[in-house]
Amino acid sequence: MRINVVGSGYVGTTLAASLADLGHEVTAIDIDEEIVATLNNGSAPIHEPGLDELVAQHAGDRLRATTSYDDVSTADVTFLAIQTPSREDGSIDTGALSAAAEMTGEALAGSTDRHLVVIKSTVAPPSLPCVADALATGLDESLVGDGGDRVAFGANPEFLREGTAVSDFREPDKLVFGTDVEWADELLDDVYAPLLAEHDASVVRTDPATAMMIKYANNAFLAAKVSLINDLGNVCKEFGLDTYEVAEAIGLDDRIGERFLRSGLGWGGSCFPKDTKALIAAAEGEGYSPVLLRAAVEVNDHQPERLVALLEEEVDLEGARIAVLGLAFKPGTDDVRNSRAIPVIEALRERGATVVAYDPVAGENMSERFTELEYADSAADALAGAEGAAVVTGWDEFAALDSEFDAMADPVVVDGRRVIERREGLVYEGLTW
Ligand SMILES: NC(=O)C1=CN([C@@H]2O[C@H](COP(=O)(O)OP(=O)(O)OC[C@H]3O[C@@H](n4cnc5c(N)ncnc54)[C@H](O)[C@@H]3O)[C@@H](O)[C@H]2O)C=CC1
Ligand SMILES: O=C(O)[C@H]1O[C@H](OP(=O)(O)OP(=O)(O)OC[C@H]2O[C@@H](n3ccc(=O)[nH]c3=O)[C@H](O)[C@@H]2O)[C@H](O)[C@@H](O)[C@@H]1O
Repeated sequence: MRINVVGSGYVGTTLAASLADLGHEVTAIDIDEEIVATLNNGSAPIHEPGLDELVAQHAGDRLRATTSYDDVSTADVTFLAIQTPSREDGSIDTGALSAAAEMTGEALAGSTDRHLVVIKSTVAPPSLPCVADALATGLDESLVGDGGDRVAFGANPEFLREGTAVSDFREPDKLVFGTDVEWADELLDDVYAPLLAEHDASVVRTDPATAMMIKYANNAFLAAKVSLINDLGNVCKEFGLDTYEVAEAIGLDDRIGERFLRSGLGWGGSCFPKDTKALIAAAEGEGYSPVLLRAAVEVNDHQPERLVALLEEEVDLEGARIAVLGLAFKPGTDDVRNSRAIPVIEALRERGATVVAYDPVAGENMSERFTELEYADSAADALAGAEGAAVVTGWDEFAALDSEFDAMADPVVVDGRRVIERREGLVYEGLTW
């Protein structure tokens, strides 16, 4: 099958390379010439385990990259995997996605063949019609009624996680097909047939708006689950109890489940913060304020401040040298978008502390955000001479730290991710334990 993937970022590159790996002929389209050149040279434009190998295997063969939309109509399906960033008020900006939809429409305008355009990006249900309208504008014909006979508009949201994107794509729990016409649904069956032949996943068939609501509800549920364990964790801390012991026990109840119960500094990244705020903004646009979701965001926003307050109980932060261990939004990635490290660093600096930061891979990305921080080359270097340390990302290498703490001026550690072992001589505080 011939498939276009428009947008070659985290989602688009994973999708394009994985579809090529499933045996499809894939054209990756991006407006960024450097990204296109990187793909055609056989490398992935982003850091994601296993992705370089897939791109290297298929580039120049079943995977081709281009900046041009000229050949869009030679494929059966076009996926749009374009960024949908937050606006100031939390709602999503669909400008870039709509522009791509319109360009896709223009490229399909001269053709008489059937074609399915599928949204992979995360788009709030009330914003979907404006993306469909942009496609129709490019096409210069209606998508509804008889128009749906030639070009159909669908949604197929993505559930992969950064750091495990390639295996998540290949082994999904579910696939969600949001279409309005049967032939579009059948085309999605053809796209995923090779994957489903190897991996048993549920296929949910619905309309495009419900498909997108499933995506938002999925992320909102997971984000709220983490916020609930953090809220309970703050209660446990006040009671002098260990939240991890409590979480392990409640996770044994099938109805709760053991995953996403790691309490601490809360969630960051490009999606949970963006998607929870977008869902709230979209719901408020319709006149309903989702109380629980707002609370989930509020709990998440408070965790960094709680960590700094714990540190402040042990260290006078004014003029103190404080090590921040971990800058990525989670281990396994160099992505610092909405990392909890950002509010932690800001709060420390507001109190007059001098921050020395270390991350195994994300230091360079964070240096674009905080240009004037001191970045250490190792955790040991960050700790040497520090009067306190905050553990922000749960990298495995931090668990192995031991004698490095002896080089601190004052051995005070506040752990936001439960990675450091308590040890003799260390003043240790866990955020929720
Ligand atoms: N990053 C993630 O883990 C996940 C992201 N999503 C959603 O997927 C969507 C894409 O996210 P990312 O891949 O992270 O974004 P990204 O920012 O990494 O990639 C977007 C790409 O689209 C390209 N682009 C922009 N306008 C274009 C146009 N007119 N024509 C062709 N290319 C164009 C950009 O140059 C960029 O390479 C977002 O809606 C996001 O919420 C969904 C699941 C997981
Ligand atoms: O829509 C998206 O982009 C993606 O968002 C998340 O994936 P991701 O943000 O890559 O990473 P997660 O592993 O979900 O972690 C998100 C944040 O929650 C935090 N977290 C996670 C789990 C936990 O128990 N505790 C906790 O604090 C992590 O540290 C991290 O900051 C979802 O898990 C994916 O299903 C979804 O496709």
